[in-house]
Amino acid sequence: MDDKKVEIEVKNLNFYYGKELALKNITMKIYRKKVTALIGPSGCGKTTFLRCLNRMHDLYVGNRYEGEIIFEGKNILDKKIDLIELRAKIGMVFQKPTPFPMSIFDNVAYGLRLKGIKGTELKDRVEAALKDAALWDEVKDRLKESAFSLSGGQQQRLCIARAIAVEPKVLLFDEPTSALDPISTAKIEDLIVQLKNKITIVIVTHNMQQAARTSDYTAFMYLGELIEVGPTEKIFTNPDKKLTEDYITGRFG
Ligand SMILES: Nc1ncnc2c1ncn2[C@@H]1O[C@H](COP(=O)(O)OP(=O)(O)OP(=O)(O)O)[C@@H](O)[C@H]1O
Repeated sequence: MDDKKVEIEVKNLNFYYGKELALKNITMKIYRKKVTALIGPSGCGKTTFLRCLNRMHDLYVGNRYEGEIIFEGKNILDKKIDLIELRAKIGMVFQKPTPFPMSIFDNVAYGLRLKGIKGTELKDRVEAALKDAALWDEVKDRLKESAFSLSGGQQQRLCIARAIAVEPKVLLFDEPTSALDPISTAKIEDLIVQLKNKITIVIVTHNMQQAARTSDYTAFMYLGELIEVGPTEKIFTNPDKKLTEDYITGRFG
């Protein structure tokens, strides 16, 4: 593929929870406006890795990174990095929908207001984000209602709208459909595929079909190590490593 541009380059990343080494020497590239899926058995470090990419681990003391994560020409593991700015550029959508206790409109407007955006521009940006999150038609007549009046799947799309409203370059999804029914899951998967026209996406998933359906690249992790990363089609049909093949074919999980 010649259209490959690197958005994030991870170099020799180690991550420690206290003394426990949870990620071991991870080196990989994440390509711009592509979807990269992280797969592997429970406890292999997928979520831990995802949370390194926007320094979420800094919320707890005792966590420690080594190595480099290069984004926009800088190592984001550098102590001097402004974490608020970083997380605006590299946003996150969690496993369970996490709407704020406020109206549908205010949820999406939240980050925009923090940036000083108001008036017509605010309304337009909220509408655009809700459209991009494929939620506008369902909520346009009830923007003042509480976000909690929405279904679980709608709440998750609202959280995606909130995340994309501030125009991040990268969006991290941590098992975004694990709490949803199959129809809501299909909608979120379609949305992820749509969003990559604008945004670089990294998704943690337990669901192999979901990885195969949505991603361009797949990284297989095992016991804190990156075993193999490559185009999704290759990883699922002709992986280089036996361990990857055993996992993909369901020999362990
Ligand atoms: N807050 C924490 N403190 C200490 N150890 C942790 C913490 N969170 C995770 N770990 C450990 O780090 C390792 C990787 O966990 P992680 O949650 O990243 O795996 P995962 O692949 O996302 O798993 P799952 O698919 O079950 O969500 C595991 O051994 C886990 O026990």
